[in-house]
Amino acid sequence: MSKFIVRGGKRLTGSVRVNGAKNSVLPIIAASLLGEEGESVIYDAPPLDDVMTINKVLGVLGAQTTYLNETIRVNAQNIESCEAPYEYVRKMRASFLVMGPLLARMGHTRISLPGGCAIGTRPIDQHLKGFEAMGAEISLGQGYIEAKINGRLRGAKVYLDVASVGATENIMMAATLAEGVTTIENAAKEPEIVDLANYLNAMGAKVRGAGTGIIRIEGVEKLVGAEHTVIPDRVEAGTYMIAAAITGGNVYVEGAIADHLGPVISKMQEMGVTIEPDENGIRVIADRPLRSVDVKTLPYPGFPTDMQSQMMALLMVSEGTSVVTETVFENRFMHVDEFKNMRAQIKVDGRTAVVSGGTKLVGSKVTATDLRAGAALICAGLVAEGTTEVSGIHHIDRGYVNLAEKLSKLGADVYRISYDEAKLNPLEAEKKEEVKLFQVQPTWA
Ligand SMILES: CC(=O)N[C@H]1[C@@H](OP(=O)(O)OP(=O)(O)OC[C@H]2O[C@@H](n3ccc(=O)[nH]c3=O)[C@H](O)[C@@H]2O)O[C@H](CO)[C@@H](O)[C@@H]1O
Ligand SMILES: C=C(OP(=O)(O)O)C(=O)O
Repeated sequence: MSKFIVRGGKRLTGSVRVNGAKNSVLPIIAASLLGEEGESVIYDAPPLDDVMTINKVLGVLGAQTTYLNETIRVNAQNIESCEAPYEYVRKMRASFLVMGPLLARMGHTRISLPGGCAIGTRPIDQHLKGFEAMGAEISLGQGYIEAKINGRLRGAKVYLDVASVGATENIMMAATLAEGVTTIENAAKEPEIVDLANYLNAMGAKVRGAGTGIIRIEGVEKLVGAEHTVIPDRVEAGTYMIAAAITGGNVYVEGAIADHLGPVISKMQEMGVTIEPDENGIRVIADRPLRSVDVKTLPYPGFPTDMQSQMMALLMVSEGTSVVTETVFENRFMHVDEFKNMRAQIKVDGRTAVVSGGTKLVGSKVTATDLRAGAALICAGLVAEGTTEVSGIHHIDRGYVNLAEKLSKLGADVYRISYDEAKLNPLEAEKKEEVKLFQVQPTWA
């Protein structure tokens, strides 16, 4: 177990490079299971724990994967098992995304049930509804779900009751090998859906309309391995934009795509942050007091739920009162209690949080309750008085590459310590040489 130690008060300046998107690379790796011939080469795959986990799932299924220099090679010609075990699905819900590809290619799959998590129950009914519409027989065993099809999946019209990202991806992948045409209505429109569709099309699929509410997939007989470069991570980019703004900094976020960050940019501009996008990234300048704004999370192109907690951190130190409404997940305010430990003033009522701004945050011992909550606590720590110790950082490792190192290069006083050092006085721990090593090592490199 490790911790991040953050000492607030440093203004961030300089440039930070964004890695490939976690939420793109995971479905893309799952989709590589559809390649019956050849090899897939996936560039800009971030060295994250989640990427490691899904590679392990592919290994259990019989696919061969290698990872070198942010490039993953997958050879999925031989699939030996159709079963994704609990130990991986428990760690990462996205493991469930192998269901569509396995069902389409092998006609059978058995996956452990993904559990609930800190952001609320996360049902999979819409995924299953899509598979059933395509003719699959679904049965629920003790702790697992089995799906079978006699022959080939059949194209179908699937209307999603919620514009679920995962369900859109799973159904889209399954439909690539179905007989006939599948249409997904009320499909999710996230950039990661478009990225997945581009990869599937490079493999020989016929997917049209990704990025709109209606996706049309004409099934083909066979897919083959393909090369693909993953899009930059818009949530990682947004997190550095918040980190820059919260410290009154001036930071260039290299690789950030402004089109993918529309609502985050608009809200930050409303608050008084100067945002200068260009073709290679986005500059963020915060050189005046910031104003409060209201924020409501929505499916893309609305304000992303994955940026809600980081935005809340910024609102806590801005002038005025803000109302933050979370509509995507039922319980994504777990970070509020942690913020309160830093003297934030926030009242939660159901899916709404009222944030009283202008707070002088004070460093404290806090826990990352989920991935983005962890990033938000670090953002808050950057501006808090004194030292903030963030534990539970295995969540953060799921989604951020070298977070401490990247922030340090921007001038932040933040580093990572291992469990043993964490027990010591953090100031003493910092002096130890091995602590520095921790700053630059991804956990599984
Ligand atoms: C790996 C990945 O890409 N994760 C992202 C993905 O998660 P994920 O794909 O799990 O999120 P969904 O879009 O499916 O979930 C959105 C909402 O739909 C509900 N729902 C979902 C499926 C279903 O069958 N039934 C149902 O009711 C969920 O409970 C949730 O309330 O999109 C989320 C919403 O943008 C992001 O926060 C996650 O970072
Ligand atoms: C909720 C997230 O991811 P996941 O769906 O993988 O849990 C996230 O990236 O913020």
